[in-house]
Amino acid sequence: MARAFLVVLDSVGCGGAPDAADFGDAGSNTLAHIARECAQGRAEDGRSGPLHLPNLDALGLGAAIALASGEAAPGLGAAPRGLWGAGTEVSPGKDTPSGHWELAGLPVPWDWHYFPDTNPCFPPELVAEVCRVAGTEGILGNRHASGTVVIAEEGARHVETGWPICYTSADSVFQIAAHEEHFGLERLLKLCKDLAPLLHGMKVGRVIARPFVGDAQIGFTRTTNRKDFAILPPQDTLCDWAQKAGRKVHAVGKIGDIFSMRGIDDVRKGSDAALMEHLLEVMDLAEEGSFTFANFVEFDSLYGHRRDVSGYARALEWFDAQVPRLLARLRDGDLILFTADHGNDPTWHGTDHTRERVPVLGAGVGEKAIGQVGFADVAASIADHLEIPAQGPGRSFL
Ligand SMILES: O=P(O)(O)O[C@H]1O[C@H](CO)[C@@H](O)[C@H]1O
Ligand SMILES: [Mn+2]
Ligand SMILES: [Mn+2]
Repeated sequence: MARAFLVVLDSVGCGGAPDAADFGDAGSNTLAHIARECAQGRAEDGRSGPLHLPNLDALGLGAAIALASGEAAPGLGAAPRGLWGAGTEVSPGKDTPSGHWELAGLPVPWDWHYFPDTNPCFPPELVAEVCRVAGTEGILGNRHASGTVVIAEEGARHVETGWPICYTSADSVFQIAAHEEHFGLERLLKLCKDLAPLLHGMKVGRVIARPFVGDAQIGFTRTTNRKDFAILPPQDTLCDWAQKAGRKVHAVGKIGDIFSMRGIDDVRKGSDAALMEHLLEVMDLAEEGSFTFANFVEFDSLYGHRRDVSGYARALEWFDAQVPRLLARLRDGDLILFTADHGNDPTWHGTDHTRERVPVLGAGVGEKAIGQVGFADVAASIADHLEIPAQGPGRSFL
């Protein structure tokens, strides 16, 4: 019986989304613009020269970028030897849950609630409730912000007052940053957990705990104890289809949070470097007929939101160099797909995600041009490969 592995490179988009203008993102193209900057010698920090992704490109990465957007990505564009195409999202959000749920066969069936880009951005009733639950006189932040900037700006006042730093972005998120020692990690996690039902009721997709350490002298740094409290997917997804068909479902990275563990048997977490080792181990251990869903988030969290082109290029080159290790673990009949959930063009204005198409690359089924597909077709194809019943709007491209 076949096995399937779905690997999401978080935010590794390739432009061309037909509705990009609705998001203010017409012309954004994460991969093509990183490749352009690299080729022009403007991404030389910790790496050098044209973007070097020979393994993903051999599957069809350059061809997928050209198909999605018509843009050239210097250094990429080998003749594809894998499954290759481009995926278009229909969900009304360019955030992580929207992208992953739709890849898993469930386009988001509602409009998310977004907080306005005003100062303050949160309604007084919500602020009052946060204060009541936190037991504080007020909150800090209360605006759209980059998470690393907001702790630099508000960290000292936070330590002084004990008030939580609350902020949002272009995504449907309510984020709370607090100091692990001064405020307390457990207290922050409990605050987010207690507030989540109210915010989910407002159709805010996630409440995210953003713990940090440090002081005003050495600076404040976020820790890896981030925790997302996400709305439960409202219907079954590929994870549930597989589980209900008696298959094992393994998660690697943020996948457990994104699906609130719905339809998931186990999850392995850590930095992207650690996740790669976890994924390799799962590939060794995964049962016949099982489904493994992995997310590598650092492209997005460490480099896309930080608009760090060199860093993003380094992360891509690191990942690409790991690809042969993954492919070597495929057994006869296995399918591995590489895709993304949205864009996060590090050359774009602001610090938010960008609405883009995504590459859909695969190995295990030979050379196969799948053309333009929908995100939900990924789920339908994996279900097809695993020979389990699929639901939702997707069609198999296998
Ligand atoms: O700037 P930071 O805190 O990393 O926030 C980013 O992370 C959030 C959740 O993925 C996004 O909505 C974006 O705002
Ligand atoms: Mn994402
Ligand atoms: Mn993000």
